[in-house]
Amino acid sequence: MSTDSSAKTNELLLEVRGLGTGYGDLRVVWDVSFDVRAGEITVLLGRNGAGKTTTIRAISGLNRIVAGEVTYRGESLAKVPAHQRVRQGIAYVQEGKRVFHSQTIEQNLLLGGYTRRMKRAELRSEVERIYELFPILAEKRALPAASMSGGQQQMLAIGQALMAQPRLLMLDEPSGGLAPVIVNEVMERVHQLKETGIGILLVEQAVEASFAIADHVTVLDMGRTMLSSPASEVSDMTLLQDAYFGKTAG
Ligand SMILES: Nc1ncnc2c1ncn2[C@@H]1O[C@H](COP(=O)(O)OP(=O)(O)OP(=O)(O)O)[C@@H](O)[C@H]1O
Repeated sequence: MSTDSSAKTNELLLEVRGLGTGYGDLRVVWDVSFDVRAGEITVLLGRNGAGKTTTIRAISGLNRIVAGEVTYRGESLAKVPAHQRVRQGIAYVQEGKRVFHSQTIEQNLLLGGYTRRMKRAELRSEVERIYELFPILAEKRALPAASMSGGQQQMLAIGQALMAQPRLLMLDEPSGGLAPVIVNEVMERVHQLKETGIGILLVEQAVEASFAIADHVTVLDMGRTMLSSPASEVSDMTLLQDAYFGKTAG
């Protein structure tokens, strides 16, 4: 991938420090801090309403940063409009992202490449790259997206985002609505993606499945960071369990 060839392993892609954001005058995120590095997965956990989606929206430019700093490859994002962030390599697959059901798998992928204004040959080679990452998409390329299972459609949504050649891929609950065995398959694919050198920010409710592939874990509660640590150093599972049981109780 052209953007990845220049990405250094472990390059600090995203630095979030004391982020405050919300909806209009309503502040829902107060103090959130974490990093995402190239070739690594940072998992953002927390119960319903903790502020995970709002945090991702602020990074992608959909919500305004009202406090703190968000820097991408060393530059502040505060004044960069959302469409520019996409061009700079920040991709966001929203929760419950729908693909175009009546279009074929391949047409869906091609649509994902348009933000980059790629030439035909480049689009073609990007599609082939996505097929290598997700062989099931290659197998079904000529079929309408509606013919695929929920897990496969989630992979197509991720493939579509990858067509924009991101360095930073943000995924909001890719496991949403999927059976546990399919969740594990999606997580396995997400895990493989980091081999391409991109950094991944993964918001999840599936605590165990996402923790299994995490390099770094950040737990939010009420718009604040409760824990931010390398996954290998999380020996006390209580905070993670709190996030999990918070969801079940809610
Ligand atoms: N469009 C909106 N306008 C106003 N408040 C909102 C809006 N969307 C979310 N909120 C509120 O912001 C807070 C944080 O929500 P957010 O969706 O970021 O949480 P979350 O951690 O992603 O939870 P979930 O797992 O339920 O998606 C919640 O109190 C929610 O009610």
